[in-house]
Amino acid sequence: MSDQAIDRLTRAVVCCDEDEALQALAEGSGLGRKERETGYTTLHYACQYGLSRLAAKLLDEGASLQAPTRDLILQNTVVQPGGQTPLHLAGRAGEVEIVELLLSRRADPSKVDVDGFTPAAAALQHKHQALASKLAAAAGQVLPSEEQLKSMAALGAEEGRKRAAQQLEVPDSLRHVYTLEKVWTREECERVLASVNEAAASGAASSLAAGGRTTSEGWTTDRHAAYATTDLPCRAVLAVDGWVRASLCERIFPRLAERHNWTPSDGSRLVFRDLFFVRYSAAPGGQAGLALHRDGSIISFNILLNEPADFDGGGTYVEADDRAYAIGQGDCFVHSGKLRHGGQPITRGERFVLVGFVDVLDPGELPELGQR
Ligand SMILES: O=C(O)CCC(=O)C(=O)O
Ligand SMILES: [Fe+2]
Repeated sequence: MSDQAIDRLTRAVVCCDEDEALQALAEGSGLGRKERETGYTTLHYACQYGLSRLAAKLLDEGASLQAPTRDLILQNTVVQPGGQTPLHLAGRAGEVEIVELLLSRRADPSKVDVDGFTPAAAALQHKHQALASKLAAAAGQVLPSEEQLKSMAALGAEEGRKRAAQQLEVPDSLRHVYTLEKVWTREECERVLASVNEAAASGAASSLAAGGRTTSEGWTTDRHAAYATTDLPCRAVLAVDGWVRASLCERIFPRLAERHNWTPSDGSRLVFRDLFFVRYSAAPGGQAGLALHRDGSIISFNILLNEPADFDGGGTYVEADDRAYAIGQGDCFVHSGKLRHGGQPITRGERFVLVGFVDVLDPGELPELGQR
């Protein structure tokens, strides 16, 4: 899940609400957001979903006809290869009206995705024969035969497996974990923790929990589907959200950038994929630890908010090192999200941490205003 605020147009488009999306556009919403993880623009969604009035309006406003998507990877499998243009998606979906619109606006019908599929081949693969012929004619190409299509698909699947496996590999520079000491002072930790508990008690989290499920003290328990933590998103803690983000950008990001040689060294290419507070409790029914998992982020970190004397056990367990790392209050433990790790169970007391998942944008892809 991304921590970025989602704008009105993007929300309407992903929900397939064409009228609301048109309204947002008419009221000057701009073109919406390009999803960092998938590369989808609002035009990709409009074309895939067959929202032709919206697609036309987005094109009038200057949406890119050739923006490529990224690989969609689910459970280690490429479920849709990257390099899909809006025309590919309309072809795959069999959206005749959209294909005609895109061609009339000069979309390139000979562009190929990462598996070498043109929009025509993509349409054929999804059994839209007539549309495939129309697209092939527009490109001045002949359609691939059934045989050719099969071998392209097999080759694509093979290459996709390699790319998916690569995604899980931990780059050498990210194999080692480390601790940044005293990122926050004791007073800062205490102020943050007090605000977090106040926000939890006032019900700030209930509207953000996927199923609306919270503990009796107001912490959410179902935000992370596979590895549920008892947590509270940072953005729900209005009293400190801005301060927390600004202080991390200022105190942590430059140090991460420098250590991993991510230029520029001020860390301006680093963004939060997610930022949330976690509460561990040794009390019956509380969450004492967190099972082994990966976070999906390039870098993850956690900052201990209370004192180590408040609990026994705890720390972040790192499978590759077969040990749990304990840190002091205000210290920041850093590891690659691709390394398998977990929250070592506590056996007494409570442990509060701020957890951050960090991504590195491609060079030139600076974060949009207010998106960090
Ligand atoms: O509790 C910890 O030290 C790790 C937490 C964690 O891995 C997570 O929330 O993803
Ligand atoms: Fe984690």
